[in-house]
Amino acid sequence: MTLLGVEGLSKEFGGLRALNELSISVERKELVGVMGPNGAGKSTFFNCISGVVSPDDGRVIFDDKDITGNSPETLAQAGLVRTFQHTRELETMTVRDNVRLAAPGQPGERTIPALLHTESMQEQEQKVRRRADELIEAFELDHLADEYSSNLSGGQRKLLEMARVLMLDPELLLLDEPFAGVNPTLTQEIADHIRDLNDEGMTIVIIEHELETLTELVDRLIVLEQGRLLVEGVPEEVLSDERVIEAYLGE
Ligand SMILES: Nc1ncnc2c1ncn2[C@@H]1O[C@H](COP(=O)(O)OP(=O)(O)OP(=O)(O)O)[C@@H](O)[C@H]1O
Repeated sequence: MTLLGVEGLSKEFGGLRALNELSISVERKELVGVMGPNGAGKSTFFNCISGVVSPDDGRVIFDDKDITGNSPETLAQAGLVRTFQHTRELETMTVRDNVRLAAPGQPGERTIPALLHTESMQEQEQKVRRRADELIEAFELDHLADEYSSNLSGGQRKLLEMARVLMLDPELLLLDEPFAGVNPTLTQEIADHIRDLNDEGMTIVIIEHELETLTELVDRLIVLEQGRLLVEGVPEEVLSDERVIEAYLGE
Protein backbone atom coordinates (compact mmCIF):
# COMPACT_ATOMS: atom_id res chain seq x y z
CA MET A 1 0.00 0.00 0.00
CA THR A 2 1.28 3.42 -0.98
CA LEU A 3 2.09 5.82 1.87
CA LEU A 4 3.66 8.65 -0.15
CA GLY A 5 2.77 9.52 -3.71
CA VAL A 6 4.37 12.33 -5.70
CA GLU A 7 2.57 13.10 -8.95
CA GLY A 8 3.99 15.32 -11.68
CA LEU A 9 5.94 17.51 -9.26
CA SER A 10 7.65 20.53 -10.86
CA LYS A 11 9.63 23.38 -9.35
CA GLU A 12 11.51 26.16 -11.12
CA PHE A 13 14.05 28.56 -9.67
CA GLY A 14 14.55 31.53 -11.99
CA GLY A 15 14.07 29.52 -15.16
CA LEU A 16 16.00 26.48 -13.88
CA ARG A 17 13.86 23.35 -13.59
CA ALA A 18 14.94 21.78 -10.29
CA LEU A 19 12.06 19.26 -10.53
CA ASN A 20 10.55 18.31 -13.86
CA GLU A 21 7.22 16.44 -13.63
CA LEU A 22 8.58 13.99 -11.11
CA SER A 23 6.35 11.07 -10.14
CA ILE A 24 7.41 8.62 -7.43
CA SER A 25 5.65 6.46 -4.88
CA VAL A 26 6.80 4.94 -1.61
CA GLU A 27 5.06 1.94 -0.09
CA ARG A 28 4.27 1.59 3.60
CA LYS A 29 7.23 0.18 5.58
CA GLU A 30 9.63 0.63 2.67
CA LEU A 31 13.24 1.79 3.17
CA VAL A 32 14.16 3.80 0.07
CA GLY A 33 17.33 5.61 -0.94
CA VAL A 34 17.41 8.68 -3.18
CA MET A 35 20.63 9.38 -5.05
CA GLY A 36 21.73 11.47 -8.01
CA PRO A 37 24.51 13.81 -9.08
CA ASN A 38 24.86 17.30 -7.58
CA GLY A 39 21.96 19.53 -8.57
CA ALA A 40 19.74 16.57 -9.58
CA GLY A 41 16.88 17.92 -7.45
CA LYS A 42 17.11 15.65 -4.40
CA SER A 43 16.85 18.42 -1.79
CA THR A 44 14.11 20.17 -3.76
CA PHE A 45 12.21 16.86 -3.80
CA PHE A 46 12.40 16.67 0.02
CA ASN A 47 11.66 20.39 0.35
CA CYS A 48 8.48 20.10 -1.72
CA ILE A 49 7.23 17.05 0.20
CA SER A 50 8.00 18.46 3.63
CA GLY A 51 6.41 21.88 3.10
CA VAL A 52 9.69 23.84 3.01
CA VAL A 53 8.99 25.06 -0.54
CA SER A 54 5.75 24.95 -2.54
CA PRO A 55 5.86 23.13 -5.88
CA ASP A 56 4.79 25.04 -9.01
CA ASP A 57 2.88 22.05 -10.25
CA GLY A 58 1.90 18.53 -9.21
CA ARG A 59 0.60 16.90 -6.07
CA VAL A 60 1.96 15.24 -2.94
CA ILE A 61 -0.27 12.56 -1.45
CA PHE A 62 0.45 11.23 2.03
CA ASP A 63 -1.70 8.55 3.61
CA ASP A 64 -4.35 9.07 0.89
CA LYS A 65 -4.60 12.81 1.58
CA ASP A 66 -3.46 15.65 -0.64
CA ILE A 67 -0.83 17.46 1.45
CA THR A 68 0.64 19.66 -1.31
CA GLY A 69 1.95 22.90 0.19
CA ASN A 70 1.02 22.03 3.81
CA SER A 71 3.25 23.57 6.47
CA PRO A 72 5.98 21.48 8.14
CA GLU A 73 4.05 21.74 11.45
CA THR A 74 0.83 20.38 9.92
CA LEU A 75 2.81 17.59 8.27
CA ALA A 76 4.59 16.66 11.51
CA GLN A 77 1.19 16.32 13.18
CA ALA A 78 0.07 14.08 10.33
CA GLY A 79 3.18 11.88 10.79
CA LEU A 80 5.55 13.16 8.10
CA VAL A 81 8.83 14.39 9.53
CA ARG A 82 12.23 15.22 8.06
CA THR A 83 15.78 15.92 9.12
CA PHE A 84 18.06 18.45 7.45
CA GLN A 85 21.49 18.09 5.90
CA HIS A 86 22.78 20.57 8.46
CA THR A 87 21.45 19.66 11.88
CA ARG A 88 19.20 22.17 13.59
CA GLU A 89 19.65 21.60 17.30
CA LEU A 90 20.04 24.54 19.67
CA GLU A 91 23.68 24.77 20.55
CA THR A 92 23.13 26.71 23.76
CA MET A 93 21.01 23.92 25.18
CA THR A 94 21.92 20.53 26.58
CA VAL A 95 21.33 17.32 24.66
CA ARG A 96 18.52 16.38 27.08
CA ASP A 97 16.70 19.72 26.66
CA ASN A 98 17.12 19.58 22.89
CA VAL A 99 15.38 16.22 22.79
CA ARG A 100 12.62 17.25 25.24
CA LEU A 101 11.88 20.47 23.39
CA ALA A 102 11.43 18.62 20.12
CA ALA A 103 8.14 17.18 21.44
CA PRO A 104 4.99 18.84 20.11
CA GLY A 105 3.48 21.46 22.44
CA GLN A 106 6.27 21.00 24.99
CA PRO A 107 6.24 23.04 28.23
CA GLY A 108 9.03 25.40 27.14
CA GLU A 109 6.68 26.95 24.61
CA ARG A 110 3.80 27.55 27.02
CA THR A 111 2.98 30.94 28.38
CA ILE A 112 0.33 29.71 30.81
CA PRO A 113 1.25 30.66 34.40
CA ALA A 114 2.32 27.99 36.88
CA LEU A 115 -1.02 28.42 38.71
CA LEU A 116 -2.73 26.76 35.78
CA HIS A 117 -0.28 23.91 35.83
CA THR A 118 -2.88 21.17 35.86
CA GLU A 119 -2.45 17.53 36.65
CA SER A 120 -2.89 16.51 33.02
CA MET A 121 -0.19 18.96 31.98
CA GLN A 122 2.16 17.47 34.56
CA GLU A 123 1.35 14.00 33.28
CA GLN A 124 2.07 15.13 29.73
CA GLU A 125 5.39 16.63 30.81
CA GLN A 126 6.37 13.42 32.55
CA LYS A 127 5.55 11.47 29.42
CA VAL A 128 7.76 13.79 27.35
CA ARG A 129 10.61 13.40 29.85
CA ARG A 130 10.33 9.64 29.88
CA ARG A 131 10.25 9.42 26.08
CA ALA A 132 13.22 11.81 25.78
CA ASP A 133 15.24 9.71 28.26
CA GLU A 134 14.35 6.52 26.38
CA LEU A 135 15.54 8.00 23.08
CA ILE A 136 18.73 9.44 24.62
CA GLU A 137 19.51 5.97 25.93
CA ALA A 138 18.56 4.21 22.68
CA PHE A 139 20.90 6.49 20.74
CA GLU A 140 23.67 6.01 23.31
CA LEU A 141 23.78 9.69 24.13
CA ASP A 142 23.23 9.21 27.90
CA HIS A 143 26.84 10.07 28.78
CA LEU A 144 26.34 13.34 26.86
CA ALA A 145 22.83 14.19 28.10
CA ASP A 146 23.95 17.19 30.16
CA GLU A 147 26.51 18.47 27.64
CA TYR A 148 25.77 21.50 25.53
CA SER A 149 25.11 20.22 22.04
CA SER A 150 27.80 22.60 20.73
CA ASN A 151 30.32 20.17 22.30
CA LEU A 152 29.09 17.23 20.18
CA SER A 153 30.91 15.80 17.17
CA GLY A 154 29.26 15.83 13.73
CA GLY A 155 28.17 12.20 14.11
CA GLN A 156 26.81 12.73 17.61
CA ARG A 157 24.78 15.67 16.28
CA LYS A 158 23.24 13.40 13.66
CA LEU A 159 22.25 10.97 16.43
CA LEU A 160 20.77 13.86 18.41
CA GLU A 161 18.83 14.99 15.33
CA MET A 162 17.40 11.48 14.94
CA ALA A 163 16.38 11.38 18.63
CA ARG A 164 14.72 14.79 18.19
CA VAL A 165 12.63 13.82 15.17
CA LEU A 166 11.56 10.59 16.84
CA MET A 167 9.95 12.66 19.61
CA LEU A 168 7.38 13.47 16.90
CA ASP A 169 6.60 9.78 16.43
CA PRO A 170 6.70 9.86 12.61
CA GLU A 171 5.07 7.40 10.28
CA LEU A 172 7.22 8.61 7.38
CA LEU A 173 10.75 9.77 8.12
CA LEU A 174 12.75 11.68 5.50
CA LEU A 175 16.49 11.69 6.27
CA ASP A 176 18.65 14.23 4.45
CA GLU A 177 22.26 12.98 4.31
CA PRO A 178 22.33 11.21 7.69
CA PHE A 179 25.93 10.03 7.14
CA ALA A 180 27.49 13.28 5.89
CA GLY A 181 30.57 14.20 7.92
CA VAL A 182 30.17 11.18 10.20
CA ASN A 183 33.06 8.83 11.06
CA PRO A 184 32.80 5.15 9.99
CA THR A 185 31.92 3.81 13.47
CA LEU A 186 29.05 6.26 13.99
CA THR A 187 27.95 5.80 10.37
CA GLN A 188 27.43 2.11 11.12
CA GLU A 189 25.63 2.97 14.35
CA ILE A 190 23.28 5.38 12.57
CA ALA A 191 22.65 2.82 9.80
CA ASP A 192 21.77 0.20 12.45
CA HIS A 193 19.27 2.61 14.05
CA ILE A 194 17.68 3.29 10.68
CA ARG A 195 17.36 -0.43 10.00
CA ASP A 196 15.82 -1.04 13.47
CA LEU A 197 13.28 1.76 12.98
CA ASN A 198 12.33 0.30 9.61
CA ASP A 199 12.06 -3.22 11.11
CA GLU A 200 9.65 -1.74 13.66
CA GLY A 201 7.47 -0.53 10.78
CA MET A 202 8.58 3.01 10.04
CA THR A 203 8.68 4.07 6.38
CA ILE A 204 11.98 5.81 5.66
CA VAL A 205 13.37 7.71 2.67
CA ILE A 206 17.06 8.67 2.71
CA ILE A 207 18.96 11.13 0.51
CA GLU A 208 22.63 10.25 0.66
CA HIS A 209 25.87 10.71 -1.26
CA GLU A 210 27.66 8.01 0.72
CA LEU A 211 26.55 5.25 -1.67
CA GLU A 212 28.23 2.27 -0.05
CA THR A 213 26.29 2.54 3.21
CA LEU A 214 23.13 3.61 1.41
CA THR A 215 23.03 0.67 -0.99
CA GLU A 216 23.66 -1.85 1.78
CA LEU A 217 20.82 -0.38 3.80
CA VAL A 218 17.89 0.23 1.45
CA ASP A 219 15.35 -2.03 -0.31
CA ARG A 220 15.08 0.22 -3.33
CA LEU A 221 17.07 3.02 -4.91
CA ILE A 222 15.66 5.98 -6.79
CA VAL A 223 18.05 7.93 -9.00
CA LEU A 224 17.24 11.51 -9.98
CA GLU A 225 18.85 13.46 -12.77
CA GLN A 226 17.95 16.99 -13.85
CA GLY A 227 14.76 16.90 -11.80
CA ARG A 228 13.50 13.70 -13.37
CA LEU A 229 13.40 10.06 -12.35
CA LEU A 230 16.33 8.41 -14.16
CA VAL A 231 16.21 4.83 -12.83
CA GLU A 232 14.70 2.99 -9.87
CA GLY A 233 14.99 -0.56 -8.59
CA VAL A 234 16.96 -2.89 -6.33
CA PRO A 235 20.38 -1.42 -5.45
CA GLU A 236 22.64 -3.86 -7.36
CA GLU A 237 20.72 -3.39 -10.60
CA VAL A 238 20.53 0.37 -10.28
CA LEU A 239 24.25 0.75 -9.58
CA SER A 240 25.23 -1.27 -12.63
CA ASP A 241 22.76 0.55 -14.91
CA GLU A 242 24.55 2.31 -17.78
CA ARG A 243 22.39 5.42 -17.44
CA VAL A 244 23.35 5.79 -13.77
CA ILE A 245 27.06 5.29 -14.45
CA GLU A 246 26.87 7.86 -17.23
CA ALA A 247 25.03 10.40 -15.05
CA TYR A 248 27.72 10.16 -12.37
CA LEU A 249 30.62 10.20 -14.83
CA GLY A 250 29.23 13.34 -16.39
CA GLU A 251 29.28 15.17 -13.06
N1 LIG B 1 16.21 28.02 -3.24
C1 LIG B 1 16.80 27.92 -4.44
N2 LIG B 1 16.99 28.99 -5.21
C2 LIG B 1 17.57 28.89 -6.42
N3 LIG B 1 17.97 27.74 -6.97
C3 LIG B 1 17.81 26.62 -6.25
C4 LIG B 1 17.21 26.64 -4.95
N4 LIG B 1 17.16 25.36 -4.48
C5 LIG B 1 17.71 24.60 -5.43
N5 LIG B 1 18.09 25.34 -6.49
C6 LIG B 1 18.70 24.84 -7.74
O1 LIG B 1 17.93 23.73 -8.18
C7 LIG B 1 18.78 22.68 -8.65
C8 LIG B 1 18.53 21.42 -7.84
O2 LIG B 1 19.04 21.63 -6.54
P1 LIG B 1 18.91 20.58 -5.36
O3 LIG B 1 19.55 21.23 -4.16
O4 LIG B 1 17.51 20.14 -5.23
O5 LIG B 1 19.81 19.38 -5.91
P2 LIG B 1 20.48 18.20 -5.09
O6 LIG B 1 20.30 16.99 -5.92
O7 LIG B 1 19.96 18.16 -3.70
O8 LIG B 1 22.00 18.63 -5.10
P3 LIG B 1 23.16 18.34 -4.03
O9 LIG B 1 23.47 16.88 -4.13
O10 LIG B 1 24.29 19.17 -4.53
O11 LIG B 1 22.66 18.74 -2.67
C9 LIG B 1 20.20 23.19 -8.54
O12 LIG B 1 20.61 23.69 -9.78
C10 LIG B 1 20.11 24.30 -7.50
O13 LIG B 1 21.09 25.27 -7.72
